[in-house]
Amino acid sequence: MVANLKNVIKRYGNDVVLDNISFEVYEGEVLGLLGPNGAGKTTTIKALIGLIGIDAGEIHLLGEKQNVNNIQLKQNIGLVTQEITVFDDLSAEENLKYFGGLYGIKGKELQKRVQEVLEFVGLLEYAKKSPRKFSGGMSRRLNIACALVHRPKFLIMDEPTVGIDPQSRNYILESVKRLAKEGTTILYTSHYMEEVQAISTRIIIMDQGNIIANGTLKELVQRIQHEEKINITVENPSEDLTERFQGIQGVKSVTNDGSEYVIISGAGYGNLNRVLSIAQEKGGVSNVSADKPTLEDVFLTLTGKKLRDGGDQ
Ligand SMILES: Nc1ncnc2c1ncn2[C@@H]1O[C@H](COP(=O)(O)OP(=O)(O)OP(=O)(O)O)[C@@H](O)[C@H]1O
Repeated sequence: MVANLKNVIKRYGNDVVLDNISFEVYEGEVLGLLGPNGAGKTTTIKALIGLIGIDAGEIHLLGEKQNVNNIQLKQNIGLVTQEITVFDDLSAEENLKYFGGLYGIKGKELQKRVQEVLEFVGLLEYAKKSPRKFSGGMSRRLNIACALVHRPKFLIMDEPTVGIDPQSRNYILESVKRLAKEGTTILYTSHYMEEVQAISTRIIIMDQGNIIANGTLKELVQRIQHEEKINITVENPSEDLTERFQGIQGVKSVTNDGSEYVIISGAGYGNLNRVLSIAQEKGGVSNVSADKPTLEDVFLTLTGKKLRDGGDQ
């Protein structure tokens, strides 16, 4: 096992930010930690790597009890932070040499590793350039390279794709898959469902400081497969219509984005006809369908709300 958090509680003042959370990270997996802004993902990471203390519980990392002073432990971890932490005054190559140097890597070995990671993130031809001239995606890739130059066994990535173009995002997701193939264990936090769904071998969903689900995508989807999901596009969306849908017996959640409604009912209610007749009565239906549950549906069913997407994708 690479990491183990047991009954971890973290408070800021009166706010309980991590509310008795427990989970493990196993060797070789890509563990996706999914949750909306403020769920507690970054706090979990900070606690895991010993950047902040916890109020209760225990954390073990790479076989040792978490200890802020354990340098040896830090040598085996790579951290990609949400904020880009490269120096604009240094070239890409110099940045990597600096970060490698912090881990005691020197000389030819350092040179070799710098070339390796530059190639890995697709920045070899920009080695001598300053990140000041880089696009957001290129800076993010350099940021990731800086966390890889010491070849960590365990890589923690905190929302590494926020605010970048789709091409760079795909590049990063592919890199994560390649690293995992080469044996690196990865903890990847995101509030983008599709990313977590695409790269994770296991998924933990966090909301308001709690872990509300933990399993493979298949397991999570199976948990809600007994639910009935109706997607309906209506002619006249209104609060009244939402309330009418909510009032149908067995309906667990109703969400809408403009005229598109998603209505989830418990098993066996057979609510399609009721939904259709209410929508007809309230102005008509332009489309209706039912599809396979996705990670988004899992989140919706477990929390009763939509996972807010950052709006930058
Ligand atoms: N230093 C702090 N002092 C007080 N409250 C904090 C502090 N750090 C985080 N919080 C609060 O803890 C909660 C969890 O924050 P955290 O950053 O862990 O969430 P997150 O899931 O990583 O969200 P995001 O995607 O926005 O980074 C939030 O309500 C946040 O305001």
